[in-house]
Amino acid sequence: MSAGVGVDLENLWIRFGDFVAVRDANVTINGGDFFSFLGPSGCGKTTILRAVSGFLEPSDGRVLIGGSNMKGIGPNKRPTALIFQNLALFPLMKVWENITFSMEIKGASARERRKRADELLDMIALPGQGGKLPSELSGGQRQRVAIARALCAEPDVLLLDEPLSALDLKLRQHMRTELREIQQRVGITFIYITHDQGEALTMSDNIAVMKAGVIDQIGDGKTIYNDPATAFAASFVGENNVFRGRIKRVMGDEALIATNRSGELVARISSANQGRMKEGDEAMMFIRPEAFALAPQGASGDHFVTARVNHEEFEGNAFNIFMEGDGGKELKVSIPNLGQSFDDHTGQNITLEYETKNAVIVPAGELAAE
Ligand SMILES: Nc1ncnc2c1ncn2[C@@H]1O[C@H](COP(=O)(O)OP(=O)(O)OP(=O)(O)O)[C@@H](O)[C@H]1O
Repeated sequence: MSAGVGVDLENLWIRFGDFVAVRDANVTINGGDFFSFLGPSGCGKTTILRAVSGFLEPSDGRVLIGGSNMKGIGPNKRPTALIFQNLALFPLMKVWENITFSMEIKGASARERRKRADELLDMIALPGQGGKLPSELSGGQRQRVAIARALCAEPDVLLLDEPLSALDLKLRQHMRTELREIQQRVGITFIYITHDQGEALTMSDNIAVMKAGVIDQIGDGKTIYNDPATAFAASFVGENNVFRGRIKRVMGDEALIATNRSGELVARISSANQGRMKEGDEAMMFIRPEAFALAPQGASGDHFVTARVNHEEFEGNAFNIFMEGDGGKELKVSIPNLGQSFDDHTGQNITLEYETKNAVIVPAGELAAE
């Protein structure tokens, strides 16, 4: 049981004129969760956040925070705080003044504010830095100060709109750990918006994958990655290889799929689609690059794939093999580098093997853009 305040979206619709930005979203966010909305640019993530923060009234449906309907309640009256990508600290105010700005507005004394700032600076792992100006901090440190400033107002729910996207890659990766740690320390609900699946997977308790205004799948990172509900989720989250075809036979929770170019292959039907797929259905099978292993040349069967190698690359931790794939897309295979010798296969046919549990079948559907 978490003590945090939960957020529910119930049959939420948001329209701008004729354009539907959010279509019938139903989401339960548990109190104390780090919850991410993950989807490509323009899919409606920010629009959902604006509806939760109160800057936008839903066209239909409800936003509940802590079980209370937020209809008609303005942003200032909601127990939320919002952090943007461009966090805009006040440049001429010291760090501690920035952090406790919300207390100053309420008339708190400088002593109270200093004390609270020190607590929050400890929380964001910047002890003793309150006397600096924002310009004297690094980008990541400024980001943490912005988080402390938002937390100072003691929100029940912190809303974060791509807060790391202005940072360089190394810092962004470092800040993932920091953010997660801060969230666990304060124990409040974080709602995080991102188009970066690495961020969503590493930080979140649960993720909603969004496509064009629709919530495609909700689950924890492992479920979304290992057991996608749709072709979009399978192709948007992480690298994946697609095999198109038709279901030839359903065998319990597995199916035999007659693929367009790799023969008949067996895979697990994803959990969300169990009992829903039948013989003759158009389907897609997905296998991750890391789920393949090299097999003896010419081995055949319902879990072997043979194709011609276009090119190979050495990535340090893995050897990547790019092969002729399905529908004009290359098939990518990653073999971990464990110091073994590795022949160049360019121009040759090679055979790959996978375990059925690592291949997943979903109904044919739209793939995420590259
Ligand atoms: N005030 C508005 N009026 C008209 N259309 C809008 C308005 N706000 C957003 N939209 C449209 O709604 C869609 C969703 O926008 P939104 O900002 O929520 O996307 P997003 O997923 O957050 O994208 P990004 O990652 O690029 O920020 C977009 O097509 C956008 O053009």
